[in-house]
Amino acid sequence: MFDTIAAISTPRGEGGIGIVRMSGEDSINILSKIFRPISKKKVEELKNFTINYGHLYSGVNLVDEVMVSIMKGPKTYTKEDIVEINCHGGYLMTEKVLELVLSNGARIAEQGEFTRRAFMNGRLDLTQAEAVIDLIHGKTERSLSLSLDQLRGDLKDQILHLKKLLLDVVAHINVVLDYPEEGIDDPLPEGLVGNLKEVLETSDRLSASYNQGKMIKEGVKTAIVGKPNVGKSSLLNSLLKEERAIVTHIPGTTRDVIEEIINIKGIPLILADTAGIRNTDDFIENIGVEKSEKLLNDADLILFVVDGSRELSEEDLRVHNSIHSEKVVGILNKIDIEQKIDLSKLDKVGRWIEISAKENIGIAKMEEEIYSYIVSGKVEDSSQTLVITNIRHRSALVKTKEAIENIFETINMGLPMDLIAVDLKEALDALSEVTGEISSEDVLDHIFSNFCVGK
Ligand SMILES: Nc1nc2c(c(=O)[nH]1)N(C=O)[C@@H](CNc1ccc(C(=O)N[C@@H](CCC(=O)O)C(=O)O)cc1)CN2
Ligand SMILES: Nc1nc2c(ncn2[C@@H]2O[C@H](COP(=O)(O)OP(=O)(O)OP(=O)(O)O)[C@@H](O)[C@H]2O)c(=O)[nH]1
Ligand SMILES: [K+]
Repeated sequence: MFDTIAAISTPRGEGGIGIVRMSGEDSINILSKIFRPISKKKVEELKNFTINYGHLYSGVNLVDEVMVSIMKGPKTYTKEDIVEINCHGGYLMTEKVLELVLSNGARIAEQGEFTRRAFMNGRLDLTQAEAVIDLIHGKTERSLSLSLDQLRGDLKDQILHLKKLLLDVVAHINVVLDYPEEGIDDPLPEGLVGNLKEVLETSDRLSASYNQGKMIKEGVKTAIVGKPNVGKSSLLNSLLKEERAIVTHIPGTTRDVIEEIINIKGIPLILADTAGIRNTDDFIENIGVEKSEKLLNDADLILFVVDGSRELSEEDLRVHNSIHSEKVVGILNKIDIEQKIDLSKLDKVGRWIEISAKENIGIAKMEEEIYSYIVSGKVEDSSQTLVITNIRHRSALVKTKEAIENIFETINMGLPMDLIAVDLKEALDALSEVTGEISSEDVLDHIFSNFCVGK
């Protein structure tokens, strides 16, 4: 049995309500020492799955007026007894309530420890636990939707299905090994070859879906570049206009700048340091060569804007020289007025998209083109097929795929069947890593350290 943990599960700050949550076999006992229900009932007598109004006391001192939810295991979030104290929100009040439960026997929970217990106690597999954290970090509708599918168990079910297919093959091999008269040299039955093919195809497709999943989850780092006055701000505005409802401003997590996010068909484009780019006369000179190089290196996508109504200039060429051809999309702006530019020297740009940011011409088509550029045409409809968003899952699925490829090599060379046993085990172990049936403390520590406190 684990000890009883407690944490503030709502965000720090002033809010209407704050929730202090406990999980563990001592939860209800701890509550009985600090809570007086208005019903005058003893805490031990409160019914399961009820919410109870009353007051918290520290000795004779009133601490707060609260509502307390009582949930007895095993049908709870952690499968343990859970008590949730709904107190008044606010830094100090929630801290005081937390201190009260800690001084009565609970221990402060580590990050993600509630969810870790849900995993340890078998209510969630590892992919579902990871989905919980992704839900909390999710910033677009589409990433939330992927996380919800994963929380529901879609990926877990798929992985368990693949394991089942491989276990059928293992069972056959074992029979062959136990009863050699079955013939080690006989080919694997058609049906089982089919099993292996399905595992190969699915692990291949799933691991390949990671690129798309990562984009949906983390967004595409985008830099809009071009010499002054070509229309970068106007371009940005026209993109923002199209998507006004889902424009979000979130503080950057790694640097303390505000990142601007536009959303193209569910994929967030994170505009890198846009203020720096848009508000300077010559961004390369003003933000410094080093910083601009870093920005351009870090970007997943560069939108290189030129003004079609003016002749190509040295400045255009300088910006052109600083960018990487493999991730640039050209935006030819101001097509509403007479065209003078000759694009032939800008040979790093494979594709030009013609727009007028001012007159709003070609914006929808540009979004389509940017979208198909970033997903490189390999996109699948993520509402129909499973998409993975976690690099841990991808590595394990690549391992699975490679092990099955080895098996097919063995089969094609006509080698004895018992030789595939090792690769089968490797594939099965890799799949078990995804669901967490095989896991190490280190891996778990790493995963749950990304959680917030109280989750
Ligand atoms: N107040 C509160 N709100 C919350 C949570 C919470 O823990 N507390 N959640 C926390 O993330 C989420 C809801 N997730 C939950 C998932 C499972 C169970 C649970 O009790 N599951 C039981 C079935 C209960 C029943 O059958 O009635 C089980 O799976 O056995 C509860 C919450 C979001 N909202
Ligand atoms: N005719 C026409 N004018 C445009 C178009 N897009 C932008 N402009 C004009 O071009 C000028 C510069 O536009 P901005 O969007 O500020 O250009 P910028 O590249 O952000 O400029 P800097 O911030 O100086 O780098 C403004 O007067 C815009 O109205 C367009 O599609 N057609
Ligand atoms: K500008």
